Amino acid sequence: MASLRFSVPHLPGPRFKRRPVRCAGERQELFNCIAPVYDNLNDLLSFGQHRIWKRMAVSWSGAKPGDSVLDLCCGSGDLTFLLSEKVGSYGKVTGLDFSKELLSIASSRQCLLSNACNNNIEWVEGDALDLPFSNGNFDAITMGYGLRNVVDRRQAMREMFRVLKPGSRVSILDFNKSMQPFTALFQEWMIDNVVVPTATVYGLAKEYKYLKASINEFLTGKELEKLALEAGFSNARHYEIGGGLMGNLVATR
Ligand SMILES: C/C(=C\Cc1cc(O)c2ccccc2c1O)CCC[C@H](C)CCC[C@H](C)CCCC(C)C
Ligand SMILES: C[S@@+](CC[C@H](N)C(=O)[O-])C[C@H]1O[C@@H](n2cnc3c(N)ncnc32)[C@H](O)[C@@H]1O
Repeated sequence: MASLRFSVPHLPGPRFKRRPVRCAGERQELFNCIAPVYDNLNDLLSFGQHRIWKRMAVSWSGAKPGDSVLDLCCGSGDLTFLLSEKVGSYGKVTGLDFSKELLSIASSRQCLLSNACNNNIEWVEGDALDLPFSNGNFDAITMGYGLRNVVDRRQAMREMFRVLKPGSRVSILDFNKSMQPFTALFQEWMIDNVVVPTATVYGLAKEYKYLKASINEFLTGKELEKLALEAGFSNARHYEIGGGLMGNLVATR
């Protein structure tokens, strides 16, 4: 996949006093702000491993040729493009996000791709908490590093349940809030000593410090399984991957 060139992003005006990124508007701004460097920093900071984790998430979704599938919080489209290959030219993929900047990058990347099946993608600017789709619309849903970032996870899970066809699956990839002390310590050390210092070079320290806070406020695998069952899913399993640094929740409607 063609790599995106980027310059150090122009950052909006004077920084306000540091406070956690709490509301949807601030998160929207955060992702619009990191958009120019998002893909390249993910590759750099995970040594390319995030692409393996995303392939696993798409595989677990059960998406197959001819399906109509949704990539929620699609960002720059990594999982969207993987789904596009899975469902093929007779299938349809919808990538939804509320970041104009990341959707713009996703759309630009689509133009760079030579694979004809990528014409089966529709990009939608929307809110994961109020999906513009009818009930029972999709054969599979993926959500990569999105659930931790929405301001109402219960509502997001309810919306996924609503728009999914009965018997279909949602596959939700994110950081794992590990209960293993060493794993949690290593994850925190990497963010504090590698991720944030690297992001600081691009003037994005605050945005990547949010990453650590958001993981601390996230749910454990067991709590994610419970959240899915409470939303009405018939079963839910959380798999730890990447040595326990990441996790993938698979739930069936
Ligand atoms: C694709 C990845 C993260 C996406 C991502 C999610 C967010 O919620 C963010 C919030 C704010 C800023 C950026 C993001 C964001 O990029 C996962 C890989 C990229 C990570 C930035 C790097 C994580 C490093 C691991 C903790 C340690 C990796 C160890 C290595 C595999 C040996
Ligand atoms: C870390 S990025 C993940 C992007 C992509 N799925 C990936 O795996 O690289 C999180 C994405 O969630 C989006 N997002 C957060 N809250 C959202 C919401 N309520 N509605 C739509 N998109 C949202 C952000 O704009 C951002 O693109």
